[in-house]
Amino acid sequence: MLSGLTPRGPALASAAPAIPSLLQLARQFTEWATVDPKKLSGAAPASCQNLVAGRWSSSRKSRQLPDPLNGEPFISVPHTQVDEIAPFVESLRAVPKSGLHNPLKNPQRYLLYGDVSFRVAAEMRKPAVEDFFARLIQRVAPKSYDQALGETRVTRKFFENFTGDQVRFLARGFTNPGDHAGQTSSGTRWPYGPVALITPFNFPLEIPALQLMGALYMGNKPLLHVDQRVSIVAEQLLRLLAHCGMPASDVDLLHGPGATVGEVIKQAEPRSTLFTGSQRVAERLAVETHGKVFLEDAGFDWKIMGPDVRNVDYVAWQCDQDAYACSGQKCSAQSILFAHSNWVKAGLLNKMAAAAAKRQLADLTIGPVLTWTTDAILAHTNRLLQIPGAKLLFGGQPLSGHSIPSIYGAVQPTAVFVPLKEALKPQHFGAVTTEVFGPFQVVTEWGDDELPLVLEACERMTHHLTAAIVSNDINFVQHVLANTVNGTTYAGIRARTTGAPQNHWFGPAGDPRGAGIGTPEAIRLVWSCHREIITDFGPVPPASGIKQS
Ligand SMILES: N[C@@H](CCC=O)C(=O)O
Repeated sequence: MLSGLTPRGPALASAAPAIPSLLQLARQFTEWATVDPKKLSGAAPASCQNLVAGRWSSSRKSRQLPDPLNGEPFISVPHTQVDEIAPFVESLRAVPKSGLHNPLKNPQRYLLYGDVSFRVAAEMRKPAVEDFFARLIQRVAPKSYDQALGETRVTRKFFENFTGDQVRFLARGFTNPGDHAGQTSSGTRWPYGPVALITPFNFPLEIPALQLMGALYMGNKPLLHVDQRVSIVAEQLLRLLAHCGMPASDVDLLHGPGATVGEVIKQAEPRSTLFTGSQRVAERLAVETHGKVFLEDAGFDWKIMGPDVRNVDYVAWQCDQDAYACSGQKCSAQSILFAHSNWVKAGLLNKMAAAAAKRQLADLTIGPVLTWTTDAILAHTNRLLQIPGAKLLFGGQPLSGHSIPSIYGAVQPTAVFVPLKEALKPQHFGAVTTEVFGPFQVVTEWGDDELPLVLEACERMTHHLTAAIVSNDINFVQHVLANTVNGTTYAGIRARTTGAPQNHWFGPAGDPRGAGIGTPEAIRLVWSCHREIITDFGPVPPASGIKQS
């Protein structure tokens, strides 16, 4: 839709050379794009398309998505129905288990993807392209410009990491000498072939991009399904990838209801499925795929503050970021804070309240909650406030003066204090450790002899994604690290729960289905399996040397 520079016509030939306007320049930088995020609105709606077997197509029905800021229909997305899935099923079923490439087949495709990544990274370095993605993210998953830009930059750096030979190095294997002459064993990284990738609404660019590329780098053909509220962003990424040399038939994109992609998975039987999203869907998929899944689901993420207090302003700022940036809609968001009483005495909670009070809808430092309604968040708040000794620290009110549709939530950044011993009681523990995917956290306090209770709480939690141990006391930090399991854990006075960049493995621990995202190790774990090839070419021993056993 966005065009390049208009060539000068003959009538202008003798006039002074035309200087392209900034707008024209910005447009030529995004010639692959089919949407302009600056104009996207009810008055200038956009529409999405599926991609299957290299062709963009629409579906019979489409769904009009409401603008999360005012409810006006602003994106039309294919509402793909089960009777339209045959091309997606055929496309996946046509992929051999040995993948589109592997260390012995089409190795030039590792280099192709090193090159594609180089070009995408170069494109994303252009200010207009960076701004394009940041604004498009903001339109569909409202977050501050800084947060959306951060997501875009993490994605660009990921592409930078896998340029040149780095994709082929992902498939690096090893060899061991054999038992006799002519025998060697080698470990190789093998693709799964046809795979599925399902990603959520909260990081519309980062999660699809990092997982999709991991799948492609290792030689798989992925079917990509992104939460339809934000899938327009992934579609624009695919258009950019095709512009940068990715064969369009290397990936299929299916917009529409989750039930439709579920049916594709049932019929096409991808060899592996990566799911990032809710715990409920994750468990269902695990059953439906007979366990052929990698999961990044719930994150009831904790932060434990040690007895050594320092840098209170910085730590309060980090708490505010961890709990409320992106309106708390990060799987890494701080869900519970265990503050040693020394921090409470030092005024940490007041500073957190002051930071939260600065958040405003105008710059989207607080904004719509896409999976919890206002009523549901306030009902949960009230449930916790029934616990003896519980109190509202701040928030607990709906946002006012906005036009966010009522299907979404809109509440102030909220913190509820619950006494530690009450939180641990069986009748409260489930409610206290329920992950609210919104601007909400539980705060509790512990004293010098209560660390075992804090660790007991961590032990009883069921999902172990991110964690932070805020202390520079090495013995304290080591004790907490030694007795907990979270997959991405930050330790030290600057510890945080959110904001993992592309160079930190991000994913849960303590579950054999746990996925990782970002690093070479994460890509190898999720998108390839080990294949041992033992070559044994002889010479064969003389007949006298062969003994039956
Ligand atoms: N990098 C983001 C999470 C991405 C989710 O998979 C964070 O650390 O908050």
